[in-house]
Amino acid sequence: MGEIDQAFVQEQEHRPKLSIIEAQGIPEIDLSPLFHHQVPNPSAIDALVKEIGSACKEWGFFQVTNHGVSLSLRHKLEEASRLFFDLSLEEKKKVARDAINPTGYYDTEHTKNVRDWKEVFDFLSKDPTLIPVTSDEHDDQVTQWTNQSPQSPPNFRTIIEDYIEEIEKLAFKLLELIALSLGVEAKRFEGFFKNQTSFIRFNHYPPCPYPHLALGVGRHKDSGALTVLAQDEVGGLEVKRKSDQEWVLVKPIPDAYIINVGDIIQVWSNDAYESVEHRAMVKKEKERFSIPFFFNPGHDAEIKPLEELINEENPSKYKAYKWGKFLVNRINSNFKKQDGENLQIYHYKLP
Ligand SMILES: O=C(O)CCC(=O)C(=O)O
Ligand SMILES: [Fe+2]
Repeated sequence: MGEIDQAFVQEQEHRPKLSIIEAQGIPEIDLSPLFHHQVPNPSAIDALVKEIGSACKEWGFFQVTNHGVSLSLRHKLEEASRLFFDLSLEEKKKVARDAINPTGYYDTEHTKNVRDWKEVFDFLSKDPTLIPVTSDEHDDQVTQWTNQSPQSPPNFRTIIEDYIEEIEKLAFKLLELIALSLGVEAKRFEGFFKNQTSFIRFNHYPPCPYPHLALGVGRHKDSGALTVLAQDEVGGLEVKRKSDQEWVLVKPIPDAYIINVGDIIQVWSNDAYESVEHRAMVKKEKERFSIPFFFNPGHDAEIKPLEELINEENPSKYKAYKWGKFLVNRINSNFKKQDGENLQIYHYKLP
């Protein structure tokens, strides 16, 4: 077995406990009122909005069932992901990411300067996606990111594109419910998603001989608006429970989606909702797959607390920032080991 490469070793305080607390408390929300009614049912929608609002406030995480995404399509996607990661490293590296275009395959991501025990394939929702060239706020140059197409499995690209179309519909619906729960118009956020920079990520966590030392993904918060995650039956995602700061496991529910509030919703809501820390454990015997969809606004979206939500008693807690600049800064820092901490929304906090 040999010794673990030190790059993967978490500091003592961040190592996972292998005795696990199951987060029974994470809300499970049935979205069928959105889909299974010939005539709209306002009281069922109101109840749903309330449920979503309290889940965002108390957990920052929830699971949804009856979400309207085709299960056969999801299963096709999961199967294609397994086939892709089964390819030889040489084959996968043919679609490797590089410093210029960060889409495609890579196996060297670091989270908080510790290497993650995983390999990844990233695919943009919009091809091409417009993005600033640098994170310098005085630099107006824009470039394009494009997707890479693996040769195998056949139709991988088409399957991903079909899936993205569906998952995006779900993401927009969730965003409407979240807007309503904050007391603003359902479509309040829609405009920000013109030229969206969303992407889907395929995560593969191989079995790890050192599950007590390493993590599949180290603790982090998602920096976009909303994440819609499909996890398999193995489980390993842990969330830092707001009530007591304990790490709790998110129970796999077959075919459900795990939704979490990202940093942008935290800022839009002026901290009413919080982007919560999470991480993924690995296992000695089992590999695990997960597929998050990171729902992100356009690069030129200016992110700041919604004006409707701020007033004298509740003043704005953040200064505005440009999403594209934030994203580019993060992408550059995730690509290799950094000297210091990467950019976080609290850097924009007002005193
Ligand atoms: O694999 C998981 O369950 C979580 C992955 C995650 O948090 C991420 O990719 O941002
Ligand atoms: Fe995450």
